[in-house]
Amino acid sequence: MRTAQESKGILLKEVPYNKVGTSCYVQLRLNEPTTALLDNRSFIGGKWIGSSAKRQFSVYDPEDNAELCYIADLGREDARKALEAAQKAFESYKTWTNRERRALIRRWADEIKASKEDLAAICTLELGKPFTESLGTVKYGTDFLDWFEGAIERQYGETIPAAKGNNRIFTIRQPQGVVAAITPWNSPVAMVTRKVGAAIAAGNTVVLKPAPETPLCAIALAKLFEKAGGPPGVLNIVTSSVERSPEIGQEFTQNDIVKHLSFTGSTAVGRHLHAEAAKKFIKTSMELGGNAPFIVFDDAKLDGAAEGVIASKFRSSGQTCVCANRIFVHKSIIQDFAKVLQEKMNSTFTFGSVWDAKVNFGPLYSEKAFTKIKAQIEDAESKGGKIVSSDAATGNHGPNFFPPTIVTGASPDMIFMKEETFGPLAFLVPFETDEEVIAMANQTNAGLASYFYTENISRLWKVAEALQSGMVGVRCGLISACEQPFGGIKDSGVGREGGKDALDEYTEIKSITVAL
Ligand SMILES: NC(=O)c1ccc[n+]([C@@H]2O[C@H](COP(=O)([O-])OP(=O)(O)OC[C@H]3O[C@@H](n4cnc5c(N)ncnc54)[C@H](O)[C@@H]3O)[C@@H](O)[C@H]2O)c1
Ligand SMILES: N[C@@H](CC=O)C(=O)O
Repeated sequence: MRTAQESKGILLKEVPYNKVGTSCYVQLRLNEPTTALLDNRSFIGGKWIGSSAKRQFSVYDPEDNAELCYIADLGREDARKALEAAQKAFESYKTWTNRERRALIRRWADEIKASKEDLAAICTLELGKPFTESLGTVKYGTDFLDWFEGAIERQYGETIPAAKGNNRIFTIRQPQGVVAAITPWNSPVAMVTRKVGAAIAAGNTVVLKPAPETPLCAIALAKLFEKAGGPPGVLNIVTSSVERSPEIGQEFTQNDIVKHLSFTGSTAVGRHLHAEAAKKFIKTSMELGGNAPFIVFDDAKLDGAAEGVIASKFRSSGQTCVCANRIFVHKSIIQDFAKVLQEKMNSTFTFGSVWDAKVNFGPLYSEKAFTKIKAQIEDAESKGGKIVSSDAATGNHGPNFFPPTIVTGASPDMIFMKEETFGPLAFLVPFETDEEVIAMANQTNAGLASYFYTENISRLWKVAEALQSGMVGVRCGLISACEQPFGGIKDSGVGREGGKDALDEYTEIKSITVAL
């Protein structure tokens, strides 16, 4: 299957394009990296450049852990140049009217839509997400641009009644300047458009450092931005290896040019960057890790709750920040629920090549992720947990494939109660009272998402208000949407992305008092 060929530094993989038959597969097969969306360089000030130190790093294929391509490994000096390019671009971009910025976002979104199969294929290539799921991810990513495009002309200031009779007070919103953005591997399209879309709609310029594991989607998005007529320096991409990323972080937190640091990733790295940024009073948006509780009360409809678990727990093979992590089920229904959930899982998932349009469950993104999941499951088994795997998950689906799995008999002393799983393990924990389950659900430093299923309206309000998280899904396992304020409390972060709150985050309010 693999016929890797080297061209301009990119190793290309021949994928079974005939199964889906989109032009994208042909393009990859024809090996035309620079005419399409593939490139292995960074994008600074409107130019495609390599690292000044001439370094490269490898990206690996989650399907078989083989080397996929080499990407420019930029360092601190390169990051500084990118910030300077963004600062220069800001001087003119800040004079653009909302309507002009709106038109740019529209063109970018249209270019992405026109290349959606290509972009989805790149996402599948570097993340291992099944192609059909990648198409959904590209749609979700484009939704953010559609939303910010529509909203930006409706972002107004206020007039405020002044206490002094002779004064008149009003506010305007202004762009902040250069936004430095850092994104994780698990959502390489939507996390980019969610940050960059809001920032540039609001009149800022951006330097983005994508994750070393999945830089190709960000590069492709920059290619489409360029094609859409994005002015040089408004969007800059700085690719870097795992080893060099900390020096990019240092530049982002120590350079006076940066006015806002927008980070999505783990709580540990977010905590470090937040503290560093605070030394210079750089505003931050921190979208960090989760450990979502999912509660099934005894009055819940079991079919609906099981579908909710499947949507929340197993999306992207369990690798999203809002995935259910601890599934609490009322003691009186836990056995019935496990049965319903298992039946639904058996009829929901199709395994096989991620390029097959029917396949809806893929491998984990890396060997590292696989090892972590193995450790959580071994810990659960050693403490009395019982493993129930999906019936259809037989056969060889690659070294990083882990089947969707239910663990019954889970208990609060298991690792998953404290540590984000980030994989397809559904741990079922029994509970007896509402008070007990709310206390258990809140017994975590994370506070990103929570879910629960009940048919009781009074319980619905009480539990929704009592859960300590930025987002709550009630009878709903899929809460992610471009229009909602997305974000967490406690160690899950600071600030909101998505919806109108995101545009507020990327602007400063200026209050103007006029004495008559
Ligand atoms: N809250 C959200 O919206 C959200 C969304 C997606 C993922 N996440 C979280 O992200 C985590 C998974 O992503 P990950 O493993 O890529 O996280 P990570 O923190 O290891 O890496 C995230 C990004 O930070 C970079 N990075 C790492 N150390 C750095 C440093 N010292 N300075 C500058 N950059 C640095 C990485 O290269 C990557 O680009 C999970 O915890 C998940 O819950 C949160
Ligand atoms: N892509 C996710 C974010 C966390 O991984 C989402 O927006 O739902």
